[in-house]
Amino acid sequence: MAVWAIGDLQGCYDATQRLLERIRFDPARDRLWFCGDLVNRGGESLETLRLVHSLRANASIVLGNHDLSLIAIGERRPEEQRRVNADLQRVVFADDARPLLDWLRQQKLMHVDRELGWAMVHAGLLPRWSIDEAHALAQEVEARLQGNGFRKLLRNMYGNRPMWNPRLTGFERYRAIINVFTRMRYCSPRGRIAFEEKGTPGSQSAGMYPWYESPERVPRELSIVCGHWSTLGLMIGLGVHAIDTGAVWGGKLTALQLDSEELRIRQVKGRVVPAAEAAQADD
Ligand SMILES: Nc1ncnc2c1ncn2[C@@H]1O[C@H](COP(=O)(O)OP(=O)(O)OP(=O)(O)OP(=O)(O)OC[C@H]2O[C@@H](n3cnc4c(N)ncnc43)[C@H](O)[C@@H]2O)[C@@H](O)[C@H]1O
Repeated sequence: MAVWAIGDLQGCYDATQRLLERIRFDPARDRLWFCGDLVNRGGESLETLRLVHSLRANASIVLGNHDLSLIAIGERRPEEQRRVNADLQRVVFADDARPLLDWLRQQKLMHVDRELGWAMVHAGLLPRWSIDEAHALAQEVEARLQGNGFRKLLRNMYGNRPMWNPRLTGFERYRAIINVFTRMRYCSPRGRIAFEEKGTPGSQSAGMYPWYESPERVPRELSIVCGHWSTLGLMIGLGVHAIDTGAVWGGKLTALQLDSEELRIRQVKGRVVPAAEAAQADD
């Protein structure tokens, strides 16, 4: 038996399959934790989503910003859906789109396994949130997303404001919680998120900290595994294991074994970025 956490797949189907081979994944024995952003940009989001869905009996998944966005797109009118990129259009116009997206919507914002000693989120936790507090806030959003009112939540989900405050109510509260769990990289000690800052630590503006380094952070009893921040790369420290190693950008796809005394990491090469796309990124 092994439990492996896997970083952001982002529609990189080939790399995902190679990584599962590399860790010798055995559905009779092993469990997988996916850190979110299963889809978008990789070109094979439909195949990737089908693969993870087929592994669902063995998998724990948290939602990333790209996953939430896909769920929201799935609820729009066809003429609006035709305006999204080709990778996501293939998902929303697939014959099995409805079961795939309904299943995706049932996934969590935070997964906690006290016995194993780990918690998983896509992006991060606010410095002052304890594991219990964060888990309760994640569950508030999950209940709404999984319930009848989910369409209204999806319509009201986008936006950078307000910053988190425990007195928030309604959609502002949901939005602030979603932004922490799925979009944060840097934040101020009081929890203001620098949404526009996506570079490596040191590149951020004054007063902003990587979320896991904030001087106001509370001690946490569980190790945390997360993804989302591809320019950070593999980062292990302060009780956090960040494992988005930029597979979709031509980096690597990473698996980290959670039930091992020693640090066990397996990586495969990520997507081969088409030359035209790479040239565009250099501009
Ligand atoms: N309130 C909300 N609620 C829910 N969903 C919401 C939301 N607001 C937005 N969304 C959704 O979130 C999605 C993404 O929005 P974006 O705003 O495009 O997301 P992002 O910050 O660029 O982050 P990403 O998650 O892609 O992270 P990564 O580190 O890989 O990439 C970060 C950056 O690094 C750069 N990068 C990294 N490596 C690179 C490389 N090798 N080459 C070129 N660029 C690279 C890229 O510029 C990239 O943009 C959209 O679908 C959007 O709809």
